[in-house]
Amino acid sequence: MSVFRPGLFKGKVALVTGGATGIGRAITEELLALECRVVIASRKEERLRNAVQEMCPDSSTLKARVCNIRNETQVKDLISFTVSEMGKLDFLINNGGGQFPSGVSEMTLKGWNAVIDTNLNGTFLMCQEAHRQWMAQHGGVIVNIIADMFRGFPLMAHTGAARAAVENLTKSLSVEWAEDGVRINAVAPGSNIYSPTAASNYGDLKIFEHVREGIPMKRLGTPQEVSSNVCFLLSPGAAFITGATFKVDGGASLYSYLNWKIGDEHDQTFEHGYPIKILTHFDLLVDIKNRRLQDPLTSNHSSSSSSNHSSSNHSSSSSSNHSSSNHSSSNHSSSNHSNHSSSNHSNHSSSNHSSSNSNHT
Ligand SMILES: CCCCCCCCCCC/C=C/C(=O)SCCNC(=O)CCNC(=O)[C@H](O)C(C)(C)COP(=O)(O)OP(=O)(O)OC[C@H]1O[C@@H](n2cnc3c(N)ncnc32)[C@H](O)[C@@H]1OP(=O)(O)O
Ligand SMILES: NC(=O)C1=CN([C@@H]2O[C@H](COP(=O)(O)OP(=O)(O)OC[C@H]3O[C@@H](n4cnc5c(N)ncnc54)[C@H](OP(=O)(O)O)[C@@H]3O)[C@@H](O)[C@H]2O)C=CC1
Repeated sequence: MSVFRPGLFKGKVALVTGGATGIGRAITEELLALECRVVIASRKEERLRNAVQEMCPDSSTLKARVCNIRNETQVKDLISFTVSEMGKLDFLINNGGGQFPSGVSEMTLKGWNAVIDTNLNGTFLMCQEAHRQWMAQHGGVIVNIIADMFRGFPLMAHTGAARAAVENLTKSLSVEWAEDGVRINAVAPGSNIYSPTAASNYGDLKIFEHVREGIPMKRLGTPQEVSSNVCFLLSPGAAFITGATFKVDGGASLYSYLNWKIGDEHDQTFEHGYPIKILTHFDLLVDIKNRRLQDPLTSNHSSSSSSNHSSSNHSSSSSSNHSSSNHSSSNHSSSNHSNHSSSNHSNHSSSNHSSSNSNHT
């Protein structure tokens, strides 16, 4: 259940947003196992109720409260609920959040704002209110869950911008609140931590199987592997750590197809000066209109449709315009990639290209 010693968090109280599912659920389970008392909060009441029922049926050490972290009134209520029900607030884990995949050109301002509001403003409100109502007087530890946006986050630019801002907010608050006895750090999971709820946000496809190729450790991460890092940061073992970001990503944030390749095959074929695999990390199609990902293995994007992917194509075209979705390793002839000319500036939005090499593995 935990690598840490039993009873490590006895007498402590934690608040975990998004604590009913995925990473937040794993954090909640580990905190409970270490004898912490926990409040979980998110938008969906039924999720919360089921989670309490499964983790602590008598509600003695686990309570739930509905809260949309985008709503200031609900955030104030959540913090006061925690302090009045549990008597204190030692740990805040800002884990609740998320986004949808989209190219920036296709994004509405409303969609952009929803993601900024959730991930940046929601985290700001939670930190501010926890400090105002408890931590300014009593100290505490905050962990902000962010994401792997260190080299930008194409097709998730809204969340990339929001998470980069949260990382910077974390640094500012580590200085502002140090004298109050508050430590605050960020944890950045790679885009590779599988849970059913995380996957279902992308249309129930096996999206996480596709990202494995981009992970030096060649496997997906688990919510528990994020949780143990969070528990370390909450523990006295991290007593002198504040304002830092810890990556939990199997090395994925350091691995680029552009400068290194680790794989089952070692085809370093270049075309037009570029490795042919540069597009493969997001080897998926996003059907923007229907708001779901398409699996290039099962979609009907025949390589013949790539004939539209000509060097003169500068348009933000639909997904049917250029998909050469079936590059088996035996297909690495230059003719097979003739449509990917380096002068092609067509929009690399999620809806536009698949150069799937899933057959490479
Ligand atoms: C080629 C693929 C590229 C990406 C592949 C990456 C690899 C795998 C990903 C691995 C990384 C995983 C990271 C994770 O974070 S996993 C956790 C996932 N969980 C969540 O994201 C849950 C929380 N998320 C949400 O609730 C929503 O995404 C959101 C933050 C947007 C809030 O939704 P809500 O429904 O509350 O928002 P609104 O109703 O206010 O909607 C506002 C507008 O937002 C736009 N929108 C919303 N959803 C979509 C969508 N799916 N596609 C396009 N646009 C969307 C839209 O404009 C909404 O307004 P309208 O409804 O009026 O149109
Ligand atoms: N899995 C991964 O690979 C990665 C995950 N992350 C981040 O880690 C965190 C946890 O994600 P994960 O567990 O994987 O996926 P989940 O979808 O299982 O978790 C997201 C959680 O956030 C809650 N949530 C979303 N919006 C709000 C809101 N406005 N107010 C309150 N709670 C909200 C959801 O609950 P509800 O719907 O009930 O509100 C849900 O419990 C998220 O911030 C995610 O973006 C970052 C990088 C990679």
